[in-house]
Amino acid sequence: MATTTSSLNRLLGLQTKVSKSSSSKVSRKGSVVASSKKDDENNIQPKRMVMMGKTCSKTTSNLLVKRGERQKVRNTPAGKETNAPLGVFVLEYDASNEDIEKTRNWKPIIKIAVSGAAGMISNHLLFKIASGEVFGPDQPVALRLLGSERSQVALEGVAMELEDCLFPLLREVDLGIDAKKVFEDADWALLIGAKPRGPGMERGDLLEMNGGLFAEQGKALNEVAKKTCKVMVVGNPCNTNALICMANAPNLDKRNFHALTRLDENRAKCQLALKAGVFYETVSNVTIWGNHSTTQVPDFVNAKIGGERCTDVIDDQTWLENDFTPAIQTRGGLLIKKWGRSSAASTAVSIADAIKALVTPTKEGDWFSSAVITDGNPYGIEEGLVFSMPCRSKGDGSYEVVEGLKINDWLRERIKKSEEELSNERGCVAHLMGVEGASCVMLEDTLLPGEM
Ligand SMILES: NC(=O)c1ccc[n+]([C@@H]2O[C@H](COP(=O)([O-])OP(=O)(O)OC[C@H]3O[C@@H](n4cnc5c(N)ncnc54)[C@H](O)[C@@H]3O)[C@@H](O)[C@H]2O)c1
Repeated sequence: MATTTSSLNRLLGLQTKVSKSSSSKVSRKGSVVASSKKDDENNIQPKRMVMMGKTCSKTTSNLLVKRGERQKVRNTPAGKETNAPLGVFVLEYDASNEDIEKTRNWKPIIKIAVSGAAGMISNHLLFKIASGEVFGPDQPVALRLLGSERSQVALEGVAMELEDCLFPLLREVDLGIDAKKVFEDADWALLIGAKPRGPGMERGDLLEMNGGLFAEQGKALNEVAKKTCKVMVVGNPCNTNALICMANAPNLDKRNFHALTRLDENRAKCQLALKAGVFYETVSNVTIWGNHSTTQVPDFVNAKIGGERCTDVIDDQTWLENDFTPAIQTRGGLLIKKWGRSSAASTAVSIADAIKALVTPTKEGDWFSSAVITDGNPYGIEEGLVFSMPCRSKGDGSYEVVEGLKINDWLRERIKKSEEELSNERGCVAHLMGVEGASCVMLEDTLLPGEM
């Protein structure tokens, strides 16, 4: 997967895993890695850390890789000897004495693939993941970063920054522009990379352009990712992109796919808290229904504030319907107007929230929003769509759709509109899902929340 230029590899000290153990793996990537006693990456028990850009007084001489040195190392996967470029910033030291207590109870390492890794959202998200903020302080991670040809060099810069953070939990960073390599054995795939809508481009054009990308990535996931891989689609139009991806990855359970509507939920919680004059943590049970577009429905009917019905605490139906609702639907566009670029930090936070919602048990009585497959849903929403609904999780990465929310006429009418929009979008990309002869009708050119 090494797509970095060799000169930059040398500059970065890329490839650094050198071990005497014949079973150790050698990688040649922009990496902060740990070699393991066993070569089973899923059972990593770090014995030696490879640090970059850092002089370490704990160095044991037999493990030291000297600055700029080139050394013969064993390429175990292929069983070949190779001259790996060893980096000028690379030092190895024996961490077995000082780190063993810390790492003894770590979970097996997980592989997290991120597309659009050189983009603005990733620039926030990757550092959260590597720090342990997302998957927990006992969860070592390997990052697999997917870029485009254009972002390839920028990706190397991202790897440099990751290295410079010296995150103990970050065991490996791989860079690549080939999804089939980057997604190999992935436990999670965070699909952020997508092209923005250009001037004069119709929503249908955007669907077609990005849809092709997500069809390819779905095929790659199908071929090389773990069957249990959880897929979080962020790149817009994210609901339909997730559907395309899912259709092209039949080896993965449909319920492994999510499209991100957590940012919309967070925005709704904040506005309700501000209106009620309470701290946002007291706002719960907020659902975003439908598409991540301006047809989305932020549900104040079932929301709670301090355990009370939101509509009792905010006794202002006019505000809820005519101010709050459109404010959430169009908040992304307003942010672009003010700042000149789309939300990145808050999106990254919401991706972290969306993942945490799946890997930690949902608080009793609460739920979270995620756009998931509608098959078998209890609200009569058309099947075969990726539609944001209330979900809860036991914390094992899976979810169930929460039943029994009150759907009044106001909600029903709006949910229907979003459903129609998604159904139409599906018709427009049917050919990317292996379905011929579907019709493509765009009723209205709705904006994505991040567009003006
Ligand atoms: N669902 C949500 O809540 C939400 C919120 C905000 C943004 N978004 C969407 O997230 C996406 C990324 O936003 P951003 O601000 O990070 O954009 P960005 O333009 O900063 O980054 C996108 C990155 O993707 C890369 N890329 C483009 N095509 C690619 C490909 N084929 N393979 C791999 N990488 C590719 C680009 O080179 C770029 O580095 C956009 O589609 C945006 O609309 C979604």
